[in-house]
Amino acid sequence: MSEIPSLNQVKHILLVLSGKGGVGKSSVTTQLALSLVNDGYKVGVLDIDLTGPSLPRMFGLEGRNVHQSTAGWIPVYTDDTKRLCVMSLGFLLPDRGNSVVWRGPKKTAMVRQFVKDVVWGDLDYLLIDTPPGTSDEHISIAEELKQASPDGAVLVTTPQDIATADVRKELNFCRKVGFKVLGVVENMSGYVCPHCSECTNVFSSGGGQTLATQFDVPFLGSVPIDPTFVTLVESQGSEHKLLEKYPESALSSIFKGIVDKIYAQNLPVRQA
Ligand SMILES: Nc1ncnc2c1ncn2[C@@H]1O[C@H](COP(=O)(O)OP(=O)(O)OP(=O)(O)O)[C@@H](O)[C@H]1O
Ligand code: SF4
Repeated sequence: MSEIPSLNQVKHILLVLSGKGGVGKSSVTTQLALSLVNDGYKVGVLDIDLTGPSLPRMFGLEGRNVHQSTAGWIPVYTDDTKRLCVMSLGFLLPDRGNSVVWRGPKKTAMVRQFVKDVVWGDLDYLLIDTPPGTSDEHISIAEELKQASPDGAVLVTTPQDIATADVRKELNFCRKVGFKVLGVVENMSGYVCPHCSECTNVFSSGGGQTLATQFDVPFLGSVPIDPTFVTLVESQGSEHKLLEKYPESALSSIFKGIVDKIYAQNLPVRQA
């Protein structure tokens, strides 16, 4: 149970982590959120990747404003059905293309405020897209996140990282800070042809599964590169069609398999 009142009605908190940038952490966070909503859950997404807040763009919400109420910040809802809402530093930056170069304590203080001061209301799942890395600064951020009593972390990696020490570093980071590893997602594991939807394994496959077995953590799935997903994100315009169109995407059935593996863990609801 969290001691943070704004999170009292949030049943599950899942962190999304990666050892380094560019592996597709935000894209995985986005698709986990869409899959959970498609399964009928109410979902919030918190973007604390302060060096490159990309979730407003992913969800087609760039340019939207966050409102402050007496209880805290009101997240941005993707549509009137209020099944999916997002909070990101990207909504607060004056120049939305900018990333933030704050270091150390200022960043940690911002994360603390984000964790405590967003009015999430009643949510089935809150996904937190975290800054990539495993440095001392990330350890301080992890300490802030622990105040939220998360269920655990989904680790995003790529076949190249599996071949190197990066993902082991990430797994050790979770052990060190005390995050339960809910599983590993291997992103960019192959390529979906935009013409015939055939999936080709560009890299040697099966590394994620081997690694998960070796570290005794669940393997959640391999996600190929799908150029049509990027087109879908980029063509949303201001109509925010991602939620509606995502079920037609080739990646949606893969993410359905990933969330099913998370449900199968029967995570206890945070508040009794
Ligand atoms: N499976 C995929 N298929 C197609 N495109 C992908 C896939 N995964 C990621 N991408 C694309 O790669 C780019 C980088 O992905 P993303 O922003 O999710 O990475 P990230 O790990 O969150 O990076 P950072 O932490 O540095 O912000 C994005 O344009 C995204 O759309
Ligand atoms: S996967 Fe099929 S359609 Fe795509 S490039 Fe290869 S042969 Fe052509």
